[in-house]
Amino acid sequence: MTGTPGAAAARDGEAPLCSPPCCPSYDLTGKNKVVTVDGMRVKLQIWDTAGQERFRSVTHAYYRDAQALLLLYDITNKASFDNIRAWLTEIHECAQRDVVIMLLGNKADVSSERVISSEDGETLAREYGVPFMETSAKTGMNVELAFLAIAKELKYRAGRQADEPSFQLRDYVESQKKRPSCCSFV
Ligand SMILES: Nc1nc2c(ncn2[C@@H]2O[C@H](COP(=O)(O)OP(=O)(O)OP(=O)(O)O)[C@@H](O)[C@H]2O)c(=O)[nH]1
Repeated sequence: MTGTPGAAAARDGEAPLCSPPCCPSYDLTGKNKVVTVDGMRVKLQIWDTAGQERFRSVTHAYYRDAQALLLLYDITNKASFDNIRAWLTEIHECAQRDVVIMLLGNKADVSSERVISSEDGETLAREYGVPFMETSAKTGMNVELAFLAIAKELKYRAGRQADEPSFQLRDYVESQKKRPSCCSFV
């Protein structure tokens, strides 16, 4: 999934927040991922637009109720990066006002074909005030962290106590993320 929004999340035990729209011909496959945060299981229900992002009305049906959206582009594909701005604008207009958004630059393992620098990703993320990291679905770099960070944010929002220190998603991501280097990607 590149250049598209793709995750709805629900806390464990809750009904799914996002039901499939009435368009069975489109392949938007839902998967659950359970992440343990401070001993609590948080269930993320993940929907990938799987190439159907040209059907804007379909993807809209998925992200409008989502609690979190992972927005991916491909660091070897400029068009996917250029699409992100349009998606962020649309998401700000149509998604839940407090939706958690994370920008991910995927395929960080293929540095030889890179056309989008890490700095470009960081600059765009800063402009829109969203956390950013580069990932690799191939090596797994930062993939678990992306889900863990989302789960932490949602858990924090759900059970915030008055005396609890606030959770800063962007700071957490910045402190935990691995950065691609010339010699190691994992
Ligand atoms: N090297 C590398 N290849 C990747 C990575 N992620 C995906 N790919 C490859 O890129 C190709 C496209 O992957 P998809 O997940 O289908 O990409 P997509 O943009 O979601 O495509 P749609 O689902 O059709 O929208 C496949 O051949 C994947 O194996 C990655 O992090 N590194």
